[in-house]
Amino acid sequence: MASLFLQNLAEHQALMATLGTLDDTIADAGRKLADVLRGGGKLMFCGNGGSAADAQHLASELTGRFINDRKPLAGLALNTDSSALTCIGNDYSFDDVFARQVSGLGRAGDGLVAISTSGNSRNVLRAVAAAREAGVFTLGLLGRDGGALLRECDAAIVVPHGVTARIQEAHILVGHTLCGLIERELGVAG
Ligand SMILES: O=C(CO)[C@@H](O)[C@H](O)[C@H](O)[C@H](O)COP(=O)(O)O
Ligand SMILES: [Zn+2]
Repeated sequence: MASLFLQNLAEHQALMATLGTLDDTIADAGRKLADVLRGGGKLMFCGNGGSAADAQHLASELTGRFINDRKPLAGLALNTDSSALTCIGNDYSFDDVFARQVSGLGRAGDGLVAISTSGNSRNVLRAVAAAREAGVFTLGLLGRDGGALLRECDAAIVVPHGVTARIQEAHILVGHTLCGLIERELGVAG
């Protein structure tokens, strides 16, 4: 029997081989995110667990840099402020930890990248609802069948797989591609 690594590698490679079908969807999403930044808006990111790591990773590609030296771009992750998370989680509910930040920080013309492998995390769903109320564009970076978030987001990229870890591996590939597309669209890529 193959080692666990070889099993995971085979599963990963099989998934990667199917992702070309997302090309147009990813290109559209990249244009929309670039439009937000070009218009003076900011991009917020949120997610739980591994997707929280993805959210802060991708936000930092904007404020820091992705490939080339360039001016900082407006990106922030909503899952990194432990005071906000514990205050909102403690005083309201964990379901509200992102939504209240979106309501407080989000302005019309901003964007929210909502990352969830199941598409069903309640705090991410509430964040998207709050974004809609604030006139914030929402992109879902989702997995499985897209879950409830697929219906709630303005645009979505769904990695159609049943294993959370494989979806996360695909999400970071997609996320890096979105960062590259943003740099290209804004003319800041070399
Ligand atoms: O990283 C992993 C599993 O690979 C976990 O931490 C995982 O992200 C957590 O269970 C999340 O709470 C799952 O949330 P979601 O992706 O379904 O929105
Ligand atoms: Zn993980």
